[in-house]
Amino acid sequence: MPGSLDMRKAEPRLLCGFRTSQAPSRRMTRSRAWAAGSAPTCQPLEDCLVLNYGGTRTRFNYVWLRDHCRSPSAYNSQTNQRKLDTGGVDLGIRPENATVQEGQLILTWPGGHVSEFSLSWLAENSYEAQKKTTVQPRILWNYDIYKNANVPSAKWDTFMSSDDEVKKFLQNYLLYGIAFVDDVPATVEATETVAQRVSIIRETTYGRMWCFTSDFSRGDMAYSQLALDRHTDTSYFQEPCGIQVFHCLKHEGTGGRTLLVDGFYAAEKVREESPESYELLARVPIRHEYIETSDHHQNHMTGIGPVLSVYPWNNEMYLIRYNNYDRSVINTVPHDLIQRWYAAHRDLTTELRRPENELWVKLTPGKVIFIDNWRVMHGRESFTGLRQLCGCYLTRDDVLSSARGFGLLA
Ligand SMILES: C[N+](C)(C)CCCC[C@H](N)C(=O)O
Ligand SMILES: O=C(O)CCC(=O)C(=O)O
Ligand SMILES: [Fe+2]
Repeated sequence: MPGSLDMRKAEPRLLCGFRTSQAPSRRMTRSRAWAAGSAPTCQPLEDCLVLNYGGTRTRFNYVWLRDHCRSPSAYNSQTNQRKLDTGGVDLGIRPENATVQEGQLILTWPGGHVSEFSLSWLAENSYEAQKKTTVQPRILWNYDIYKNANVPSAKWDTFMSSDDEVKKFLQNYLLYGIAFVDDVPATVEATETVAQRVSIIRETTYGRMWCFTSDFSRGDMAYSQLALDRHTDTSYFQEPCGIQVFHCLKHEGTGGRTLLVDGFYAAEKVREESPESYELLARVPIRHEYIETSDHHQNHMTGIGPVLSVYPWNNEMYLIRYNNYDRSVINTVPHDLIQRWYAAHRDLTTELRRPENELWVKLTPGKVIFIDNWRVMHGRESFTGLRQLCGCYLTRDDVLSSARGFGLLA
């Protein structure tokens, strides 16, 4: 690919919307400045209300406005929950009166109920504003980008005692999809403690905290000495585990390095170079499956979804399912798409396998890695000798909730 050199030199890549929301272009700044002088106005039309505010003209649906009324009878601001019965709103509702006063839109509905909205709240919460905003800003990386960023690891002592250290750790985790804590005692208990500092542990069929070695105690190739190509875990869950935590407690032998690849960086390349492939990966649902039939474990899991999950309003990726071991029979793709789907899958595989996109690390006792399993793929080199890995999965919702608690965009 002619771009491979460019890619090594590439600036950190941000998903769409980030730049727009964080750093408005000069033109936008000027038009905002101009608009700041002009008074905001509203025009009630037949099927919507048009608001001119901050240099932008935005349409608001009347049912939406009634549904989002923040008056005490419609909304409980103590619990941040809606009280209004949306099922009782007339779908043909229109306000009898609409005015803008002192930064507020004031609507009087038939029957006399009054709704007041601050104009800035409306501007922020409009579809048009969301379209330009990134839900989770990220820095997409290949080897050089990640190395040049010099992202620091957290240290066990400070991590356990300082909330600020956890905040920095989470910020790095959100931006890069991987983050490390060093100097952790090489025990399952300490690994559990460090994981719980971040979030709630997600118990699965593998246990709460798991500790595994190459003993084939489970019907899965992870429990062997074989190399594992890059993949996401639990792709066969309807909701794959959000975070994977690994801590290598012991390795007396050779090999066994961990491979990390930013799946969104690779998918972004596919989007740039082959939009049709990207579209297929984002639209065509496939199945992953885990079937285990042993004396001790009986499991049959299936998870259905596209390789890439993308928010439809801003085209931001949020989940990649890529596990060629656990990919199930494909019978969800019509004949006229299947050849093109394989070509699209190949385009993604090609990007994922570029050596310049690979980050190899040797996990050693003390070094705990957190991996965003919705974004960053992991794999491992084959190994010899006794190798003991412990870890757990974390619930994504709780990690993101902790991050938001620190004021981070997640
Ligand atoms: C991490 N731990 C060893 C507990 C489980 C491994 C699960 C491996 C499975 N093939 C998957 O990719 O989901
Ligand atoms: O052994 C390893 O380093 C990782 C194996 C693996 O992919 C997993 O446990 O999910
Ligand atoms: Fe894995």
